[in-house]
Amino acid sequence: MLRVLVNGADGRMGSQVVKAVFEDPELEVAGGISITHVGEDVGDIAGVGHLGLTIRDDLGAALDDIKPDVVVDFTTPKVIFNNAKTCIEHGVNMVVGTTGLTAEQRHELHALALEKKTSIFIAPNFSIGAVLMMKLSTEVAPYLPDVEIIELHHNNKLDAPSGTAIMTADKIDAARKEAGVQPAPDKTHESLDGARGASVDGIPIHSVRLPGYIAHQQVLFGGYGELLTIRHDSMDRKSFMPGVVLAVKKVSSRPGLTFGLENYL
Ligand SMILES: NC(=O)C1=CN([C@@H]2O[C@H](COP(=O)(O)OP(=O)(O)OC[C@H]3O[C@@H](n4cnc5c(N)ncnc54)[C@H](OP(=O)(O)O)[C@@H]3O)[C@@H](O)[C@H]2O)C=CC1
Ligand SMILES: O=C(O)C1=N[C@H](C(=O)O)C[C@H](O)C1
Repeated sequence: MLRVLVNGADGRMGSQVVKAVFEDPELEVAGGISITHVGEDVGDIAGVGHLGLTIRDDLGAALDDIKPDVVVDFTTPKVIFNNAKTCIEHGVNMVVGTTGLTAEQRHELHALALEKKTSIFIAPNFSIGAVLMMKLSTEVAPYLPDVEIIELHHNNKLDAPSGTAIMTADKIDAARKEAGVQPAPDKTHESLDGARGASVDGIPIHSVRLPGYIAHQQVLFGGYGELLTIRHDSMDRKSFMPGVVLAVKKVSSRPGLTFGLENYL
């Protein structure tokens, strides 16, 4: 039985993770952390019934007391780097869904995890459909190198562009470079800053934030007289849970930091 501590246990994703861990026969909810529901029951907050586990707000102290096998973190871009360092310093394996870590921060965490003989797994997107969307995009890019990304999310999302959009752009850029192809130069002059979106590896990313959306992305490829669009939609946060559960079970298998769910599929 793997004992799992959920950081962000009362959040949109964290409460789903508590449920998914509770329902898996090989996993056990060991505790939960949040800011606003301290002292309340983790199971009551996640809607799985009373578990007799109190929500706490201090990750380091909770690790010392609970000694979980794995921490799953769905918190905020502001706190994730420190959370990850705290888990690694405590020698606890970690699965991270929280977005916002830079490549430099990931390198630092990888080195620290190797030094402390722990494992950390990070995925900007845990849904199988999103992983396939990225894989298909890298297959198309060598043939249609002109590409833009539109990501559409609920209006409570704190970061833009999304972690998924950044990862997609990075992968497309690598695929274009490997194939030795380049997009056509962008000749547009912006009369208003931001009109062409943000640029990641030279790929424009347009971020939409509206109530009604959950998590969606379109990758638009343009050619001469043709267009190819790859679209993925998460209509329910349950779509991320099989990936999270898989990562919890596999995280200890690779020392250091592993980035991207494709590494486990
Ligand atoms: N990888 C993936 O597949 C996915 C990743 N995400 C990412 O997961 C993250 C969380 O998203 P979502 O669940 O929608 O966000 P929510 O705002 O619903 O949840 C955030 C959680 O973090 C907690 N929190 C807030 N501030 C702090 C802090 N200073 N220290 C510790 N915990 C804190 C909140 O506690 P409280 O409520 O008490 O303030 C809450 O439990 C985002 O980065 C998002 O991009 C989202 C979906 C899928
Ligand atoms: O905040 C979200 O909701 C999501 N965040 C992740 C991201 O930034 O890519 C994954 C998914 O898009 C949902």
